This record gives sequence, C-alpha cells and structure tokens, in this order.
Amino acid sequence: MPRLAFANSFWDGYDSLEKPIRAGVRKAMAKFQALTVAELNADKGLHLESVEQARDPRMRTIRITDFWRGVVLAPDDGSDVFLLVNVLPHDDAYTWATKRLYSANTATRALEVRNAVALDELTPLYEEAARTAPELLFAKVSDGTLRELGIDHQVLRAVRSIADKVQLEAFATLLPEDQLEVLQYLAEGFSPEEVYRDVVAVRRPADAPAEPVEDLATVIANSTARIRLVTGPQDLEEMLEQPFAAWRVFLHPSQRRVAYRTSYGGPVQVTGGPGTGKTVAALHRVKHLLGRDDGSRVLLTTFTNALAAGLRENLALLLDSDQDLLKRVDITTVDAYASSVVRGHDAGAPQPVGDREQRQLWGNVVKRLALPFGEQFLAQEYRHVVLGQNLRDLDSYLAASRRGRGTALGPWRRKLVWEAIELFERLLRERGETTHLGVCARAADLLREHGPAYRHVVVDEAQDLHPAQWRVLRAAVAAGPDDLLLTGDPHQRIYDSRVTLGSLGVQTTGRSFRLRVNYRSTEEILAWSARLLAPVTVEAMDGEGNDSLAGYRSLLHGRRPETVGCASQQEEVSALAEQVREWIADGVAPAEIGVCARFNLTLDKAADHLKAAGIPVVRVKGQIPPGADGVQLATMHAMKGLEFRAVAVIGVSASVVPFAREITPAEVDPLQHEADMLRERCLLFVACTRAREALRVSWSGEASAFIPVTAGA
Ligand SMILES: Nc1ncnc2c1ncn2[C@@H]1O[C@H](COP(=O)(O)OP(=O)(O)OP(=O)(O)O)[C@@H](O)[C@H]1O
Repeated sequence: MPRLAFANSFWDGYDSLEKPIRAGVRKAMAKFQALTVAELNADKGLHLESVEQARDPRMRTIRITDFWRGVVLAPDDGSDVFLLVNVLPHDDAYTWATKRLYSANTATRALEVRNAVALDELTPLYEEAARTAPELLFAKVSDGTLRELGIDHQVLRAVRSIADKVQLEAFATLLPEDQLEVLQYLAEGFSPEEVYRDVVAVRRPADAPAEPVEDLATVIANSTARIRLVTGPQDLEEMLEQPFAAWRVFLHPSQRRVAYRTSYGGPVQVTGGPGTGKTVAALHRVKHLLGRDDGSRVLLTTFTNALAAGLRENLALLLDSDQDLLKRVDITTVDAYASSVVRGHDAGAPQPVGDREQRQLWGNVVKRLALPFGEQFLAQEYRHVVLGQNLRDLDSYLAASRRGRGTALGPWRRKLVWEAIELFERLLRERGETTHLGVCARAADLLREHGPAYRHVVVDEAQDLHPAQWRVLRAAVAAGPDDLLLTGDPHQRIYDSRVTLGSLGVQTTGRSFRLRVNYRSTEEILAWSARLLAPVTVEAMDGEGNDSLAGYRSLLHGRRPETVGCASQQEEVSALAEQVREWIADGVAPAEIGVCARFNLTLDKAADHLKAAGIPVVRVKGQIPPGADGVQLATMHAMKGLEFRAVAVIGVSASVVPFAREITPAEVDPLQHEADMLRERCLLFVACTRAREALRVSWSGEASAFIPVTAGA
C-alpha cells in the first residue's frame, strides 16, 4: 500500500478552501490509503495523470472536484510515498505543476522545490544587469563553498547574478527553501562556517551517507520541517478535520533543535526577535518533556494571566487535549505560583497590594520621616536594590552594590533610606498586606526550606521577570539536567526589571540558542519596527553584554508601514475609522484588526468613533473575550501575546510616547531615566510588531520622538 505525505505548500491554502473541495480532498486522500499503486493508477474517479511538459517528470494531478485538481509528486524510484503538494483550480494546478521542480538538497538532504521555469527565464536578465553592477552580493564566497552549503548548478548561476539583498528577495519565492536560507544567512554577513552550523547541520540527518540517497521516501523522511507523513487513516482524518495550525507540525530546524534535544545539562536560554516562534518552541519543549513518561511535573510560566490563558489553549491543541499529559503541567504566572506556594503554607498570609497603593504608602513614608528623598526614588531603590538583591537587614544594604542606580549613596544616606524601607514594610504589615515581590521572596524561602516541586520549569517572556521572581523559579526546581528552559526577547522588555541570571543560579553558558526567522510579520513591518530601537543598545536577556536585532528576517513580504500625522485627535480617529473600513473592504475581518494606544482614554475615543461609524469593536483587557467579534482595542501593554493581520497604533504623539509620568527625571536618577525611556521605546516596538500584514502608526500634533525621522511613510 502506498504511503501519503503532505507538503507545507498544501496547508497554506487548505483552510480557506470551500467545504465541497475539502470533502473532495478527503475522499481522494482516503483512496491513497486504501488502494495499491496499480489500483491508484487505474482509478477512474481519482484520475491520476502525468503533467505534460512538466519540469519534474514525477508531477501528477488528481481529480478533487470537477474544477479543482490536486498536485501530487509520485515516486518513480520504487519507493512508496506520494506527496500532496497543492490543491488548485484546474488550470492553475497545471500551470503550477509544470513549472515546479523538486530535488534533494545535497547538503541538508531534504526535499526542496523551486520554480525552475521562472528561474531560467529571470537569470539571464539578472546576468545582463550584473555585468555592470559595481558589486555582487556573493562575490566573496567561492563556488566550492556554496556547493558545500548545498547550492546546486541552477541556483549557483542565479546566485552569481545577484547584486544586492533586494534582488535576493525578488528571487525568494523561486528558490529551493534550504538553499534560499543559506543565501539569506550569507547575505546577512554570517560566515560559511556559521551558516553550515545553523542551517545545514541542524537539518542534515546525523547518519547521512557521504553520497546523497535520492529515493523519494528517504528524502521526504529528511524533510520534517516542510513535510508531514500521514501515519494512518485516523491521523489523516484528524489532520483534515481540525483547523490547521502550521506551528504544531512544521518547526523550523532551529526551533526543533531547541525543543526536541533529548536532554540539556542545565538551564537553557532561547532568545529571538519578535515573532520568531519562541513561545512555540517553549510549548514543544513541554511536549518533549512530557513524552518522557516518567510522571514528572512541569511548571510553564509566563508574565501575565492573559498570556497564561493563551499558553493553556495552545498546549491543549499541541497535546490533542490529552488530559493525562495536561494534568502534569501547571500553567500560570510566577506571581500566581508564588502566591499559591505561600497560601499552601499559610492560608491567612498577607495579600499583595497594587502599584497605586504602594505609591500612596511611599508618599506617607516620605511625609512622616521628612527625608531628603522623593517617593519615586525610594520605591525604585526598594525594587531594584533591596528586593533585587534580597537584602533583609541594614548591614547587607550598607554593603550592597547599587549597580544600575544613577546616584551615589554614602552610608549615612543609606541608613536614612533603610529607615524608610523599614517604615514602608511596617505599614504594610500593620495593614495585613504585602507586595507581589514580597510574596515572591516568601515563596522562594518556603521552597528552599521544603524542597522543589517540579522536575522541569519552562519560562516564556523571561525578559520581564524581576530577580525576586527568578528566585521563586530557581527554588521551584532542583538544579540539574533539564531544570529550566527560558525564552524571551530583551527588545520587548516592557516592565522595569534588571537581572544577571548567573548570579541567581541560572547559568546558561554553552546552552544559549537564538531563533532568527520571523513567522509573524512581513519583512517590511519588521525592518520598520527595528528602526525604533536603532538608536539604543539593549542589554542581553541574561544581563551579560548586549543583544542586537541584526540578522533577523521574515519569510513574508507586504506593504511598507504607513505613518500618519494629524492636526487633531478628532482628525486622527476619523482617519482611523476610514483606514479600518478600507481594511475590512480589502477582506480583513474586523476581529483580525487591532487598534492600540498608550492609554485607555485614547482607546475610549477611538471606540466611540468606530462604533458611530458602524464598525463593531471589542475592548481587550487581559484576555480576548471568547466569541468576540469586532475590531480589537488594546493598550500597548495588553498587546503582548496578541497578533493581528492589521494593526493601527494611534496616539503616538510627542506628549504621550514616552509617557512623562512613567519617566524618572534625569536629575533624580540619570540611569533610571535612560531605563524608563528605553522601556517606553520597547513598548512601542512591541505594539508595532504584533502586526502581520499591515501596520499604520498615527499621531496628532507633534510626532513621538521615537518615530524614525526618515522612515518612509
Ligand atoms: N514553525 C512555525 N511554522 C508556522 N508558524 C509558526 C512557526 N513558529 C511560530 N509560528 C507562528 O508565528 C507567530 C509567532 O510565534 P510565537 O508567538 O511563538 O513567537 P514569539 O517569538 O514568542 O513572539 P513574541 O516574542 O513577539 O511574542 C505565531 O503566529 C506562531 O503560530
């Protein structure tokens, strides 16, 4: 009996096929599981026929309905896997099939597809232009090196005609996938050795023979990043029934390498720019850890309740709602976990108060003690130095390093600060209250005393955690193999936390990975957003050195983001309504549109205006309400964890972003001032990078200083 596999190109359009066509696909595919090869060839309904003048002689089409055909790659080497590569209207299917050529990459050994006809047509034109180009993109890389990296004869000819990155992108949809990625890495300035390590070695099977094996079944088995083999009738049924989520099946090799490594000696760090699939990698790691079948429990944490709800939903999807496995995972925020630990020991433990109450208390402290410090300064000193280093008495505070704080404090002034801190803590105690970080400190003590509760902890959005929260996680799991895996992006730090992970017992040296391919946004959105951060340096996630956005790229292309300055807020919301209407007219569903602002107040105005224009809206506070159908309005903070086909970021005016109240004056503390400014910049970056296809940034009056001046509108 033949076997059946699906290429990712098939899934790209499957979800948008109409019901009868999908039913046709199911019926046709079922035949591949029920009939022998000879019977398949003879089946009248399926009508498996070769494609005349196809560049790939293995190309076949099959009948799906009267007007729709499936395109199938049929083995001609005695192997038995048939690969469904596309489903298209009749004529398009033939045009598509004629031009495509499938081949095994000589380096990665995986199956790739190219548009061989277009490549042959375009290359001579580029060669002509290349003759007068001052420089060629790959001039410094020898033919031998390119061949070792898997570049074959036809692609090599095209490569030698490429003058710059723009031309490479123009070839992108024509080139075989692995070869394209090799070229993109080289174009970003990575050395051939790095490219071999990050692109070739991660795909190439460990036991690959010296000479490539060409039989289709073997090559397909080497292509897990793009091809899924069907394991049986039930598997087929499930695959075609559920809405298809590519991330569940087709991991990028760099994601797979991180998620499915059998075991790590200790903590692992996974960083990457926005939309590079860090959360996806974290979820697959949890699946891998649960697959060990040793009953061990996993704690999966993230930063907010809304993000935790998203993780819960997606993990259930990844694990096919297997309750036995899901029961072994606790998904929560660090604060909620810490609180459960503390309450488990003492049901009447003090309740944490919010930021506003804390500010009021600091105000009280300053008044009562008549100190030469402001409440903002004291609150920050408490957060970054005292809680950051877990200082419990005056002597430790007197001896502590105040790295990262921008003002010097001699012993006399430190004593005064300590007095204020003692009073603050006493006032809280008297009210039977504490802070969230206070709960964390208590939870870490209890966990250290009573022993860890988990074998594995997986941390998403790790960039935003405070040292007190890290102490909870460190104490929740015994140090050892596969204890901690953390994913995050320091460019998306939107809460005021600074850590040096090594000093907290989370040493990831030698176990750090980086994801570089953005699956969410177009290259145009990514490049524009990256310019928001261009003027600043961003500290690495582990607190050692700096991080950079260099080398990130997207697989998608689209229109450049639009920037719009308006004379008044009224004009801005009117223009917004106009834009939203246009997106909807272009086929974007209201729920696929996100509108985002720094303040709720701005969103209120936008909501009123959109509603008056007859556009349905949903306010997102925390989680998106189930079944919500309308344009989604969220603050920049609430945008984390969301993504939309189209995003409008509004109210990005000079007086709003950065938000002056959140910025410590440079005279109070110059370093804190810089940190606050960076946080506001990152917040805008996060908001903009939630957009998949379209991004529009607007303001009224003067534009925010963060908007790149020369950014093409
Ligand atoms: N291998 C994959 N194949 C297809 N889609 C993917 C893949 N990996 C991730 N995605 C999709 O890309 C988008 C971003 O993924 P994810 O949220 O995991 O990225 P992230 O790095 O955690 O993003 P951010 O840091 O911006 O929150 C999601 O829509 C996800 O489904």
